[in-house]
Amino acid sequence: MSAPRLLITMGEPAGIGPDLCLALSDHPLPGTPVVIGSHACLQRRAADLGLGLRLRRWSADQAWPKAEAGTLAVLDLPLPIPCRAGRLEPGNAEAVLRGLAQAVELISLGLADALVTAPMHKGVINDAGISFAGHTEYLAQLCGVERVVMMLAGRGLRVALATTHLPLRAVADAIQVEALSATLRILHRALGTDFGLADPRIVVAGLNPHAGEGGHLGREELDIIDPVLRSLRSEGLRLLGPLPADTLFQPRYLEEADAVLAMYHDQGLPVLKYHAFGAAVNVTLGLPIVRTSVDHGTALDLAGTGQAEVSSLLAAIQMAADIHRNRRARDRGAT
Ligand SMILES: NC(=O)c1ccc[n+]([C@@H]2O[C@H](COP(=O)([O-])OP(=O)(O)OC[C@H]3O[C@@H](n4cnc5c(N)ncnc54)[C@H](O)[C@@H]3O)[C@@H](O)[C@H]2O)c1
Ligand SMILES: N[C@H](C(=O)O)[C@H](O)COP(=O)(O)O
Repeated sequence: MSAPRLLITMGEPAGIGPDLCLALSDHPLPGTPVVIGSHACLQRRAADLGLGLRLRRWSADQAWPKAEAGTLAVLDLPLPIPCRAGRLEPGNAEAVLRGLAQAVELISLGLADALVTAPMHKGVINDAGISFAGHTEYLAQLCGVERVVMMLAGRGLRVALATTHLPLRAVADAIQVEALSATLRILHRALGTDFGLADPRIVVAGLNPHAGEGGHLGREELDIIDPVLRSLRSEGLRLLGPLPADTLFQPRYLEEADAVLAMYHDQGLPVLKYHAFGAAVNVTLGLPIVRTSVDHGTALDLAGTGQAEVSSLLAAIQMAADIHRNRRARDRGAT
């Protein structure tokens, strides 16, 4: 099977995204990457870091570049404001978002195979007057998909989320029968198609302390989560829960589980990041395109210092290649 054609978006220009993209030329990868981002920004960051690599411009009308030591292919996306490490510029927000649109277009046209995203800064995009919750929601919109699922995975643990970037105040209202059923179906299907798990087992967390304590600490488990799980079990999905979130992350449950579904961002992700920060990958399930990302943010404090770890980006690239391979194998089997 040919090596996947990987598009890497550079992410927030002031953050560590450029540093991480530049570091890729030092590592063996499962496919040749093309970085979508500002050539000038990458060149400047390479100078800041004292790196001597060659940045070769690439455009979509050319053949996919071949791997070459010390060289990085770049699809240039100029920025209106020159980028400086650590300094956010709302004036660059639109250009940064354009990189995502370009990546989706190239993959949809069959000119690239998978998207791996370096971190973006949600705050500066919103400061620019553009409503932006995160890549996950934005890519769903770009791909015309109503619902996707965010999952982070690392060191044998997979944690998916029933809600993503919502204020905590809005979380309980977002736990609804239809949305939760759709999320579990997407998760179940993706564990099969993207991760090759034939009959996955999913452990589902409750929303409230002690999974609601029989209705005395909240009714979402009794009124919504449990009925959804019972209904989906009758369709054959293997689901355990709702379990109290504070005690489900223990070997007794995890050894049997292929994934955990947490009800909200900071119920599941602190556990995953404590377990695997730097080695974990953020993957968007339910998109028509393959998209993975790093487990960390823009780390403005580390941009241009040479101290940013590239390990999560490497893991994200490997996972994107694996998912691409699994989807191709499934498509071949289906024909
Ligand atoms: N995939 C993404 O696009 C993504 C993911 C998470 C956060 N973010 C965004 O990033 C911004 C900053 O978020 P934050 O401060 O909460 O988290 P952060 O991950 O940027 O930083 C948290 C801590 O981890 C350190 N760190 C992060 N990445 C590192 C790396 N590769 N190597 C070594 N140390 C690293 C930082 O220095 C900091 O101490 C926010 O706007 C957030 O929304 C984006
Ligand atoms: N929720 C992610 C995390 O904490 O790692 C992060 O904000 C990135 O989300 P997007 O991939 O939707 O940008």
